[in-house]
Parts: sequence; C-alpha cells; structure tokens
Amino acid sequence: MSQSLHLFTPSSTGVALPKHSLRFTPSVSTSNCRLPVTSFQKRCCFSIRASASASSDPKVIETENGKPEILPHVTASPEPAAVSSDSASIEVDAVTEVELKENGFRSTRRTKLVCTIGPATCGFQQLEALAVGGMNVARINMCHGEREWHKAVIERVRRLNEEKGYAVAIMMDTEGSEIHMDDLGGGPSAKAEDGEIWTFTVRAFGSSRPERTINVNYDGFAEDVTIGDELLVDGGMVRFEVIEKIGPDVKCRCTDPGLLLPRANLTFWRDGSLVRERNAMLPTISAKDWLDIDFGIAEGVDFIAISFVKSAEVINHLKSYIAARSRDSDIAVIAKIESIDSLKNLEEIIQASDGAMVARGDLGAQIPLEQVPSAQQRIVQVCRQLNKPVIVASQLLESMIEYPTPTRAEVADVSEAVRQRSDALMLSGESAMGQFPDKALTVLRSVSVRIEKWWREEKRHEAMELPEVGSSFSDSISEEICTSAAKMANNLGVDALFVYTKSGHMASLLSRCRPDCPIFAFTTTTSVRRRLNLQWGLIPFRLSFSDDMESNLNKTFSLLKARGMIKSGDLIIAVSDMLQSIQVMNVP
Ligand SMILES: Nc1ncnc2c1ncn2[C@@H]1O[C@H](COP(=O)(O)OP(=O)(O)OP(=O)(O)O)[C@@H](O)[C@H]1O
Ligand SMILES: CC(=O)C(=O)O
Ligand SMILES: [K+]
Ligand SMILES: [Mg+2]
Repeated sequence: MSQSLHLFTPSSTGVALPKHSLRFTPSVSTSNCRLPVTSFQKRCCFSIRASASASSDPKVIETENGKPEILPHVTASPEPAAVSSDSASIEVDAVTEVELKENGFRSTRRTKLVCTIGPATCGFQQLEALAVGGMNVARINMCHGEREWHKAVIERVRRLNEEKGYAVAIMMDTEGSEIHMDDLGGGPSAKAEDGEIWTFTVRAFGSSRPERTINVNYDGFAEDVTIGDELLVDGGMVRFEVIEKIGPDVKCRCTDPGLLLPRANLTFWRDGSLVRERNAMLPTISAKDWLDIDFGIAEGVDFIAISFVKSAEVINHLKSYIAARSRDSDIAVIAKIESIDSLKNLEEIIQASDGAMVARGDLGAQIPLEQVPSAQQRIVQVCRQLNKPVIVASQLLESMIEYPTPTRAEVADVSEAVRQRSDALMLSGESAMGQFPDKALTVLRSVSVRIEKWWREEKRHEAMELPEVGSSFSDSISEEICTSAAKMANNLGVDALFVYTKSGHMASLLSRCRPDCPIFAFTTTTSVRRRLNLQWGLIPFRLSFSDDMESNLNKTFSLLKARGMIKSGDLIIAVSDMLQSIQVMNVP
C-alpha cells in the first residue's frame, strides 16, 4: 500500500479555503464511507494539502481567560430559544450558546452532569432550573414512584427540549431484583434505635402493619438468613443482628442505629463475608423491570441503566430485546457496576454495553468500602479504553441533601472523579429529594470546570494506552484519524475540534482522546444529539449536513458566526465520518 503526500493550491471547487489551511485526507475506500469510491481512493492514498499561501504560523491561541467560571446568564425565561428543525438552522441550547459567548471555548465544561429527578425536582420550572444549571441527562429511578409519575417527568423534559432548545437526555434506571425493604407504608423514613427489636418479614399486611415491622421484597429471605447474621441497611447506614426466625418472620436487634429509608437495600453478612445463597440466583432483570423497560421503550428514553448486572449475557439479551421492539433502536444500555459479579466480569460487561455507571451506593454494600476507590478507578479506565462513556455516581455531595455547602471531603471526591476524566458525574438524593438541588449542581459544575482547567494547565497528558476498539479496517482508520486530530489539536493549540457524525461514533472516538479543546459534534438527528450529551467534552449540535464537507464547513461557520459562537480567525480542526479526513483551518 502506498502513501503519498501532495501539496496543492486551493481547490478549484469554488470554496474559499481560508489562508494557511492544511488538509490531511486519508482517502480510503471503506464500508462506512458514503461517498462514491473513486479509483484514487481505492489506491488508498493519504494526502496532505496545504494552500500555497500557508505562510504564517497558526493563530496563537489565547491562553485560558483566567476568569472564574461564569454561570451563563440564562434564566428560566419564557422566551423560547431559537429552535427550528429546518435545514438551514443549527440546534444548540441557550446555556451552551451563552457559555461559549461569555467564557470562550476553553472554559466550557467537559464533564457531563446527570441529575436524578425526584419530588424535589419534578416540576417544569425545577427541571428548567436544572437544565440552566447544566444538567445533561435526567435520570428517573424506577425503584421509586409510579409509572405515571415518571411519564409526566419525561413529558416535561421533552417539552423543555422542544420549547427551549435543550438536549437533555433521559436515563431510565431499573429497580433490579436485589433484596430491599418496602416503602414503609408511604412514610418518609423510620428511626431504628440501638437495641430495639425489629421484624423483617415477607408476610403481607394490609393497613394494619405492626410497629417495628419491615416488609422485604424477596420470598426466600427467611430461608437464606441464619441466626447470628449481620443485616446491613444501605450498606451499613443501619445494622441489625439476626436473633430469631419464626416462619416468615426474622427478628433482629439493632446494633447500629439510624434512619431506615423507603426501599432501602438489604444485604446480609456472615463471618465478615457477603452471604450469597439463593438470592445470588435472582434475575438481574425482574418481571417488573421488563414492564418498566417496555415503558421506557414506548416513551423513547435515551438510556436504560440496568441495576446489579452480573454478566454480559443479560446486556446482550436486553439489547436484542430493544432492537426487536424499537425500530430505530436508539436506546443505549448502561451497565451499573454495583455487585461483586459485575466486578468479576467487568471487561466483558462493559464491552457488551453502551456505557457504564460506577454505582458506588450498592457497590459499597457488596465490597468493603476501602475497595470502592480502586474499583472506581478501574471501571473508569476500562470504559475509556473500550470507548464507552462512564458515570461516577452516589454520595458525591451527600451532605448537600441537608446543607447548602458541601464538605471538603465531598469536593475532593468530585475532583478525583473529574481528574480520572470520567465522562459524567451523577447526583442522586441531592437532586431527587434534597433541599438544595440547584446548589449541588452548581458545585458539580464549578468543581468540574476548575479541575479540568487545572488539568490542562498542568499539561497532564496522560500516557494511557488507548487500544484499538473497532474490528474493521475502516474502524481503524476512524480511530487513527481521531487520535491524530486530537493530538494535532493539542500541539497546535486549536480552539475547537469539529466532528460531523451521523451515528455519533466518530464524536465518541474524539471524546475518548480527552483533547484540550472542546469538541463541537454536529449530528443530523435530535436523538443522537441527546445521546452525545453524556460524553466527555462533546458539545452536541443538530444540523442538517451533506456529504460535501466544504459546504458543511461553510454552512457551520456562517451559522455559528451569526450567533456569536465562533469568530473569524478561530483555528479549528474538522473531521467527519463520511469523508475520512482531517482539515485544519482558520474560520474565514
Ligand atoms: N421518583 C422518586 N420518588 C420519590 N423519591 C425518590 C424518587 N427518586 C429518588 N427518590 C429519593 O431519592 C433517594 C436517592 O435516589 P437514588 O436514585 O439514589 O435511589 P436509591 O434508592 O439509592 O437507589 P439506587 O441504588 O437505584 O440508586 C431515594 O432513596 C429516594 O428517597
Ligand atoms: C446509583 C446506584 O444504583 C447505586 O449507587 O447503588
Ligand atoms: K435503581
Ligand atoms: Mg444501586
């Protein structure tokens, strides 16, 4: 196979390429290349094309503006953002637009934010406040609330997107069939005091539930436990010792007092190890979960997160189920890593999934707490290597459920997740039922921006090996292009990477490289735009584009310039998954 380098003068296509543009085009015939394959391309030539006047240096890049992060001055306004799906427009949300105008490219936040929606945030205005505050993905947890409630939340988020131009994605999280308590008869919580005797039972009660009695969802509970076992609520927030078994009733003495929350998870331990009896055979996806999944498919959610995944098999099964039921099959499956088995089969589970979540809440109930940080690091790293987005979740700002400022330790924990370069951070109780959801989101946002900036200043370009993830030659080309483009972007100090991608794959390959500049990801469908909103560094835009990159670029430049998001002279690198190429150019 030959490779050749050509220098030519500006093309005769009539497109005015800006001065000192450099084009690198590995023109290779590939299956995903939608252009007619010419004999030139079949020869698999690589060409680097630079305009004859490419004399001056690339534009000197402004250093980081050093300003503290500015919260975009977007208020929950009744005025709809310019949203239109006509082919001459570009869709981007008002927050991103203002952030780009006010803070410049460099200071846009790269780490994405997921908010669990609950009673504290389910109203339209509350959801809008979260969107203004930077929520990229809204998570609904099927452990709690009725389907009608979730449906109403989904409708509000969709309305927000349609009316205000956001691309907030929806993630539905399944309940899973692990052992948990009931909803405490609708009460907010119950206090267990030291030495009290409580009964855990599968017996059904009507309205007359005896005092200090908790229903358990798992029929085999009484058989699986043994006298002397330790019963941990939510991984140890409250502890009991099993003292007696009478038929379906298990009597326990409270040894560590605390608050019992509705549907809290239960684990039991014997001789210092998690007990895995018949409960280990519980299906990952319960009968109720399948109904919830049908609901999620019908509602067109963007992500389905599967709780307590044990193997890759269940992910494959779910993916074929989704593919058979939703024609466009746009729903991405996120594996929640929160059990011993999921850690054992980590690589194959992540390989099978479209992303993963480090679900530290339940994970910390299944492995010793001191092992959670190293597990987190490993999961984040494996996801990066396999090119799957990863979310770090649970207790990031737990104290903010009650207090308006985080602890120093919580800020350090958030910083560590950002420093590990995870794609996204997640709020749980802080946004679902806390007193300060907006403040918690502000903390995630400002810590992310600050740590990302620090990271760039320190030039901590990690030497992480990014193995090839694709299987075809065409995939390899895309990966090489993205790796090279990201490296060039860092070396040349460009302002932004542009990627034109129909499926979103090329954008995720760029994101995986974690370049210094933001990545403007242009895609033709709103569903891909929403899904890209979970990935590190991507600013997703919806734009109709053709296979003609020069006209795409010109169109993008004029649309973005008109809205003040870029200006003449900005240096960009553009790649696309239609024409596998790298173009370096100043905005004309
Ligand atoms: N839809 C909802 N309705 C009522 N309360 C909710 C809802 N979603 C979340 N919550 C509250 O917020 C808390 C934290 O939410 P989170 O999603 O982390 O749940 P969780 O019970 O810890 O389960 P999981 O392990 O699935 O995350 C819950 O314990 C619950 O009290
Ligand atoms: C998010 C979740 O499910 C957990 O942390 O357990
Ligand atoms: K869940
Ligand atoms: Mg969990």
